[in-house]
Formats: sequence, C-alpha cells, structure tokens
Amino acid sequence: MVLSGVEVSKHDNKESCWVVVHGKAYDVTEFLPEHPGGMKIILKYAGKDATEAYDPIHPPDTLDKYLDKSKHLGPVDMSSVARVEEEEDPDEADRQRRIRDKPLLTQCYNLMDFEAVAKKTMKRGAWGYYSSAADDEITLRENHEAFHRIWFRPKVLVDVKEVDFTTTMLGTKVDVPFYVTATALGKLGHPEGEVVLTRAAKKHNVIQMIPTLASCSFDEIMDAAEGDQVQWLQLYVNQDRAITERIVKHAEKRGCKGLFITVDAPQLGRREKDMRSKFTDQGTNVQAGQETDNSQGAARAISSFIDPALSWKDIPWFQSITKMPIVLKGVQRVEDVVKAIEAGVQGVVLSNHGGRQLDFARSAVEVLAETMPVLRDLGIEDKIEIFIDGGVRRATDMIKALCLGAKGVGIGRPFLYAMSAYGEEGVQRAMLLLKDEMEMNMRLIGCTSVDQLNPSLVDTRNLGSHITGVPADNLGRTVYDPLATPAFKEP
Ligand SMILES: Cc1cc2c(cc1C)[n+](S(=O)(=O)[O-])c1c(=O)[nH]c(=O)nc-1n2C[C@H](O)[C@H](O)[C@H](O)COP(=O)(O)O
Repeated sequence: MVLSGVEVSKHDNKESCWVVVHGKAYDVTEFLPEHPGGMKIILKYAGKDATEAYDPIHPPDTLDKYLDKSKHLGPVDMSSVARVEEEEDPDEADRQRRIRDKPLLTQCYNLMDFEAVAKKTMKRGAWGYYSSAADDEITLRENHEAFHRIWFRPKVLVDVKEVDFTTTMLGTKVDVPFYVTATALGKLGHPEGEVVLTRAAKKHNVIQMIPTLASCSFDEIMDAAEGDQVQWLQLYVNQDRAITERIVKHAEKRGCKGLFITVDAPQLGRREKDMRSKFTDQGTNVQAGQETDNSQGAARAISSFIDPALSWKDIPWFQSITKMPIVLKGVQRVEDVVKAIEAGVQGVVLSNHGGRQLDFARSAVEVLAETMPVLRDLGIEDKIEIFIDGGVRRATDMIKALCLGAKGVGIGRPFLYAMSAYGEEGVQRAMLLLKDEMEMNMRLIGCTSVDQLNPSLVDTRNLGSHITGVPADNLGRTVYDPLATPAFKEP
C-alpha cells in the first residue's frame, strides 16, 4: 500500500512524527529523544520529505541499521509529499558563479591552492565544518607554522639518481609516506563522500583511514576499495560498548588492517565557524543520548555518543576483541607514548586533531621532536610505529617528520578541499603533486630512500620557541579564514 503525502503530513509533531527519506516513510516518534542531532532538526522535516537534508550526514544504511523495522512505513506517493522550503543562501548565486569561473585543475600547484579554491566554492556550512578549529584556532595555525621552525641540513655530492620514497605502515607497503586521515562528513564536500577518497587512494597506493563519522556507510567505503587496497578504521568509542564491539569486529571481518582509536576527543572541540553556520543538519548514524543544541554546529550534533570515560584500563578489552594492530590517535606527550608502548599497542598518531580539540595543544611535529630522543634513551624506539598529522601541506613537512622518526604522516583537510573543489581528479592531483615534491626534495636533501632520513638532516633548535619570526606563509595566510564575524542583520 502506497501512503499519500496528505497522510504523512498529519504526523508532523512530537507526538507523532513521520519523515520521508528516498520515497519511503518512517515513524521516528520514539527515536526523537535519541537523535544525536537533537529533536529540532527532525521536527523541521516532520510530515515532509527529508531526503536532501538527510543524505550528506547519514550513511544510506542508517535507518535500516538503527530504526526498528516496525517503524518502516513503506513507500509514499512522492507527488503529494510536502517539502521544506529551505531559506535561500544569499551568497548562492555568487557561489555558483565562482564555481563556474574557478581555476583549471592544472592551475593548482600545491595543496594550499586547493584550499583557496575550496574556500570560494564550498557551501558556507561545509567550509565552516572542514576549515574550523577550536577556540581561537591558534593550534590550527601552529600545526603548519611549526614546520617553518625546522630547517634542513642537506647533504651534497650524493648520487641521487634513483629516489625511492616507498615505505611500510603497520606492515603494508605504500608508495608514499602519507595516508588519508579520518575526517568526518565527506558528503558535505562532495555528493559521493568518502568513496571519492577511496578511489584516489587506490590509484596512488595510499592507505585510507575510514572515519566513524563518515557520510558513507562503512561497507560502502570498504566496497569501493579495489583488489588488495588497504584501509584502516578510525574509532570514536561509543558509551555503549556493545555498539563499539560490533563496529570493530565487523571492520576486522571486512579486512581493515588497523584500528585507530581516537583518544583526544572525550568531547568534540568548540569550533566557532562550524557553530556560526548554525549547522541544521542531523547527526550521523551513530547514536546515544541527550538532546543536543544544534546551534553548536555539526561537531556537537554528531558526537554525543562518544565515551568521555575512555581510559588506559580499556586497552586490554580492545586487545581482547580484535587482532587488528591498535594505534592510539591523538597522543600529545612523550609520557603517553611510553604508556602506549607499555600497554602493548602497535602505534600512536601524535596529533591534536587538526587543531579542532584543545587550543594551544602543541603541534605534532614538536611532540615528535620531544618523543624520539626519550624513546631512544630508553631503547624502545622500535617498539611502536609513530605517525603524526596536522598541518602537513608540503613534502618538506613530511620529510622533516620522517627525519625526526615518524613512520608516516596523515593528511586531512587538503584532500577534503581537493575533493570538494575538483572531485576525485582533484584528490588524485593533490597526491601526485605531493609525490613530485617528495622526489625533488629527497634529491635536494641528498637521500634516495626514506630509511636514510635521520635527525642530522634537520635543525630543530627553534622548534620549541613558539613566538618567533617565521617566513610568512603567504598563500596560507590569504586562505586562512579568521573567525567569521557574528552575522549582523543586513540594514
Ligand atoms: C578536518 C577534519 C579533521 C577531523 C574531522 C573532521 C574534519 C573536517 N573529524 S571530526 O569531525 O570528528 O573532528 C575527525 C574524526 O571524525 N575522527 C578523528 O579521529 N579525527 C578527525 N579529524 C582530525 C583528522 O583526523 C586529523 O587529525 C587532522 O585533520 C589533521 O590535520 P590537517 O587537517 O591539517 O591535515
């Protein structure tokens, strides 16, 4: 039996709330209080077609996975279903013009070029979510600027005819020492979402870390991989450990080759640009608890399930439910690296979440420079693989990290911007540009393989002095989007 839009429209309130997604009606009345994005956003679409707002945020299998079958009401005659009149973005016509006039892909010569184009062509809410960082975004800027306080000590008269910058990460051979790190809500930037990154990563033999808060379903992203393409899972630990156990076991069964447990986000940071965009979309498919104030932006709307009680005592439980290598993502001091080694995990990512969590957290490269000498003194530097992420925008940033002892680096925003501005081709070009830069800079530093990169090739004397002159990062500054000012009403 096909429902009419008139029938659906009668259920438009808290007492009886039906929504339509992809031509089917769902009774979400009982789910309202559980929705991570809060009730308001669902009630906005109660009795109407919610598909357009729903898609960028929720993996397609969300309703099948999380809404009891008895609430699936069946097909609707879409010709009679009401739609929500979204308020027209005053900038939309201009944005379409900027998309039309954007530079050719071949005119992008570095990762910051993609950011420049994305800033002008992305929807405000999407740009706000991707570009934002915590509080005054000091750490966001420090992540990139810290690399400017490290200088090279290149060797000369070395035969650098053949350069090979392949390496291994958690036992997987990769073409380049970077991976695509986990960044949520891929469909905010591109209608296909994270699978765009999957396809580009395959072409360059780069590992992709699949985010818990992906727009695409986990299986969609795994299915988009080809052949022996390697993917890792990034995990936000759910307060409901049964959900977490299910996610981890399924990931291992599907062939994930690493479990990256995010440990720097007991609560997601306060990202004001994201909040200012008054993110009105719902949370993702993961679920738990309390009413969320949507005016806190996407971050808060999608993360109420994260367990702030996660602690070192949970590590043995994770080791009991999976054989995947376990890596702690978001470690920020050498004492915790030593603890991670003692806990028997296989790796850490030194990271401050791209500056999106604790403002004034140090850059990962500075923590790396602090960590490796201590591990070497203790003779335990080979007990764990150390990755870093945050602010990596050039191959020289990667080389500096490898010289200081990193196994590889994670890159986040640049691939999101490349995807948002130019789709898969953009991500491909971004990866190619990094490979070109890698080959040139390895030659110029006098090395032919990553295992030759060592601390003697860099001068880090200035790294710890946070307030010091650094060469102006002009493109980065022009692209940097200071906190959007409060939206004053037009006169
Ligand atoms: C840019 C970005 C980063 C996010 C991210 C979303 C975006 C848009 N999200 S978040 O919504 O919760 O903050 C995640 C995430 O899902 N899980 C996670 O572990 N890190 C998340 N990160 C952090 C990411 O994994 C890297 O640590 C960070 O992006 C590295 O810095 P760059 O962007 O400068 O490369």
